[in-house]
Amino acid sequence: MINKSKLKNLTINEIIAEYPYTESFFEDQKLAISDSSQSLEAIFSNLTMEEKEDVVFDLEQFTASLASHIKNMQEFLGENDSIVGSLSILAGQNKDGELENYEKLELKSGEIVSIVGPTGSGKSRLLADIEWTAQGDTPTKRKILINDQVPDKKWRFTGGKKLVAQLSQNMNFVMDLSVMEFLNLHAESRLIDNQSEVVARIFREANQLAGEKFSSEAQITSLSGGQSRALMIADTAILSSSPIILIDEIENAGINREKALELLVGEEKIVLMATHDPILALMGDRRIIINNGGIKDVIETSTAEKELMQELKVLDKVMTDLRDDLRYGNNLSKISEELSALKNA
Ligand SMILES: Nc1ncnc2c1ncn2[C@@H]1O[C@H](COP(=O)(O)OP(=O)(O)OP(=O)(O)O)[C@@H](O)[C@H]1O
Repeated sequence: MINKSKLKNLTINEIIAEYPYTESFFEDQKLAISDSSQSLEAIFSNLTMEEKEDVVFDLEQFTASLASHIKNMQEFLGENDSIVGSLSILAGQNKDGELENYEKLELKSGEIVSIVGPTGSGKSRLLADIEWTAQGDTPTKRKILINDQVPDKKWRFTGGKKLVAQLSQNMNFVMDLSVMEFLNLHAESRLIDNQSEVVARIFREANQLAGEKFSSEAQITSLSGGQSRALMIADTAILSSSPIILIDEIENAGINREKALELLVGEEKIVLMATHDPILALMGDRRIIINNGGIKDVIETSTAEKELMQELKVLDKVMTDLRDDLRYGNNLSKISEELSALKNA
């Protein structure tokens, strides 16, 4: 909420610095601003009789109209979305109609939570409940709270602005654009101030995530699976206004998954990731165990498990190197020393 009395006491310069889009608002109004280092209140009290006649509003009405302009612009730009600090899941029922084994599960921004469970157990259903901000109106009867409150219905129905950004396995581009054109187009639609810096950053981060580098002039349709996933992840992390990211498994091939997750949570988002992969699951701070359609347990990743993850990464590297050797036509020889060392440990 914009505090109107605070707004009245800010100088025009301060208001424009905080809310850059108000510059055009002031220009459109017929308010005589001779000194923009004065507060709105001072400007109104110093107006001559003649100037007062030009202004349709008095101070109260003007401030109310300015506050509502700021609120609309914030909503349009998706700035309010970043205020999602917590997401809570209130217990529902499993496929047999039995109550789930918890009351309330709270996730905080900057947290990675993995979702694990057998095929068909209900992982995607949980992600869908969150995306729909379910209120007991899905088969699981779960309820979703945002910042401990029943979320505004706008999350369900607003087209452009979304609570949740989905990163799925298949990210096929259909447009015929270069990487730069694509990023600029997206950045323009988000009306950000420092477009060229942001676009350059997304491109840089995407290239760090991708196994094989790509140029900014490359056509997006010609990118490999790994390269397009890297581009979409960097784009989602940096440019998407959605405070919650749902990931349905990040495929191993062609992408640095650890860096990808770091990038996503670094932007203070809540990251939920359904996975069957132990390395990815252990990258989470917690994991939700799903069985028969219900949340059965929530396990904190222990120190021992974090250590295990380091060992698993060695195994992963061994497999990745073998795959690379295979791809580049090398003979596969003895298993790497790292693995032998691990086996003998
Ligand atoms: N609590 C529930 N009550 C009723 N139906 C449920 C419940 N949870 C999940 N289902 C249904 O069970 C089916 C399988 O669930 P879902 O697709 O979410 O499984 P999954 O764990 O994502 O599977 P996979 O690993 O194969 O992707 C879906 O049709 C889903 O709507």
